[in-house]
Amino acid sequence: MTNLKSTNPKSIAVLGAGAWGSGLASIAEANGHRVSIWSRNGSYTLAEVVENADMIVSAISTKGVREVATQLQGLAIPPKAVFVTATKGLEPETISTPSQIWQETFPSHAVVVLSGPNLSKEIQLGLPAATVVASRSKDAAELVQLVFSSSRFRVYTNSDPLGVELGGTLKNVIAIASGVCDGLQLGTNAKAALVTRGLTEMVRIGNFWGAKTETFYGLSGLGDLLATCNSPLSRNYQVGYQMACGKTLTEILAHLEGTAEGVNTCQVLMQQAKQRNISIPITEQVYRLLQGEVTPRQALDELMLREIKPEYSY
Ligand SMILES: NC(=O)C1=CN([C@@H]2O[C@H](COP(=O)(O)OP(=O)(O)OC[C@H]3O[C@@H](n4cnc5c(N)ncnc54)[C@H](O)[C@@H]3O)[C@@H](O)[C@H]2O)C=CC1
Ligand SMILES: O=C(CO)COP(=O)(O)O
Repeated sequence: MTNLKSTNPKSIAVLGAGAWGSGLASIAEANGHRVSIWSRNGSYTLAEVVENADMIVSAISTKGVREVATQLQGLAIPPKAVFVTATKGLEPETISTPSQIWQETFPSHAVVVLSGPNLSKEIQLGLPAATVVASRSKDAAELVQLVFSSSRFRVYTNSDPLGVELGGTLKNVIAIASGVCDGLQLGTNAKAALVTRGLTEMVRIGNFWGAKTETFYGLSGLGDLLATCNSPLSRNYQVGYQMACGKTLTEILAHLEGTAEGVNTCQVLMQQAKQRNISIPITEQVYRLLQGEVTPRQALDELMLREIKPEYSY
């Protein structure tokens, strides 16, 4: 068996003390690494946390990524520090992914994307899970793999960071649709159709932006889609489920624990799809539902009564 603890203890700075930042910090700490956590309301400054860091792990919601990256730019970052991003979203103004923001801000540092079917509540309970770390730098991805791998957390490397990052981001919109599907009690056939066609939509968008098709069939695409589309622990799923039960988006978001990134991602995708003429029918209905333009039942009818067509038309 592999000795998972064979790497020397590293200094890990985790940015964001929400559900996923805390989860990642616990995994690294349990593997014997020195972990310090920064959050907006915490007692450490950013400068203190990143000083001497071998790895800077960001689990900040998309809306805060650029602001924090810009604050870090003015600080003394160890030249060999590797950035790891675990955020699953898109910046509305630039359509950048979080890893693109980190790479643009720190062009001489390696950036690694960490993404997979990782519902943080299950990980907190010590249940087994697997994830993917992807980077243009093989060495950096392998270092992150060593730091996080354990008997409860299996980490695979991958060389398509954009595909891995988009898998985790795009599935959030399909998870909202899946929550609607379950909230309306549409059954297992409907759910299977939705998730499968959702994956087709993810591949289409991903290919458009330059991600590899096969990446979407791995843990960070299909894997994360299965986890979030089937679990009430997913906040995105909860948004859809509760809308199908008659609540408004405002009511749901007011009580939601943590961030449902799919709400903003859906808007960004619709803008792009309109400008570039990409067909994303499920995302379009989720968008219209979130905007209050259709009811969950009307969204279902719109999808079922679309023009009939061949299964494959990427
Ligand atoms: N919770 C989960 O199961 C997983 C979450 N993710 C992703 O990780 C990211 C964070 O998710 P959670 O930890 O669940 O969310 P959360 O809402 O629990 O935590 C978000 C963190 O970001 C920080 N933040 C937000 N805006 C900020 C700003 N302007 N400046 C500085 N900090 C700011 C918050 O203070 C908080 O520490 C999301 O992109 C999510 O999609 C990924 C995998 C699993
Ligand atoms: O991405 C996640 C699990 O992999 C978490 O999903 P939610 O953000 O929908 O809770």
